Amino acid sequence: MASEEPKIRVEHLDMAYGNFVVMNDLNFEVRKGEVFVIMGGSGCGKSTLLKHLIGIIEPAKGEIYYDGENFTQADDDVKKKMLQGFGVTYQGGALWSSMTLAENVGLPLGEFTTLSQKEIREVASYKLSLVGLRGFEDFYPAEISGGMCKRAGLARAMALDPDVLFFDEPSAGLDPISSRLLDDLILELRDSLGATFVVVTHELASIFAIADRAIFLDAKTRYQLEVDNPLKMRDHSDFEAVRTFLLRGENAAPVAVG
Ligand SMILES: Nc1ncnc2c1ncn2[C@@H]1O[C@H](COP(=O)(O)OP(=O)(O)OP(=O)(O)O)[C@@H](O)[C@H]1O
Repeated sequence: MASEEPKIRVEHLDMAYGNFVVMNDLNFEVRKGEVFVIMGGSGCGKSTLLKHLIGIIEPAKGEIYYDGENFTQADDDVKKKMLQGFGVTYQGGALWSSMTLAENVGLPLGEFTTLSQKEIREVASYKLSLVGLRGFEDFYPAEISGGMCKRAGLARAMALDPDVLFFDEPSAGLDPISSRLLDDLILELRDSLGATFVVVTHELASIFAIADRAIFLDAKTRYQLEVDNPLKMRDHSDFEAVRTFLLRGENAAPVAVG
């Protein structure tokens, strides 16, 4: 379970594309072993924040720390090493269509370890079994469902035993049942692996199901409004925008009809 110790610390982070400012002065911590959700309305900067956390985009200002070590200012070698501790699952799973599931999961192992082909196959099978895909090693992505592709993407993200896993929009494109199964899997992996999850989603059902804590990014003010447990925020937030989002607008004044 989550400890109070921060896995990630973000300090005074400004995010921008050129002159276009996305968010100002983000400050928050992600605790070890928790599921931390990045939430907010469309276009508020959720994916942009994820890209900052995994080093795809450099901050306009501010710093990101992992286990107390400065990721933003780290030199290339140190950064590369830190990156190997991250597992990333992109929307849709982002699997190579010409490779089987075992080959997809084995790809990072071939690149970053000295394991033999046989060992790689064994680790890939094990990772696939962790996400409920035992027996699907030799299937191609086109032969399995969207939900299974996302699970295979998660297995690939876990290939190098990362201690922090990033997941971009796990529910996107999934029916409610598959989405629920994926949520259950995230919680199961949090508990069994003790991994820290950072998840981008705007699906309320998922947010309430998986998030130990969440950050709300406000597109209007371009600041974070709050970091807390989402149920607590829904019922007690001082910010109307946060309550409105988490209540799907049901606290909004009724619109006169007719
Ligand atoms: N490469 C880019 N260049 C310039 N602007 C960008 C770029 N990528 C995103 N933006 C803009 O930055 C803002 C934040 O985008 P981002 O994709 O991070 O939002 P989001 O909260 O993930 O959105 P959604 O929920 O719709 O996926 C948006 O206004 C978007 O148009």
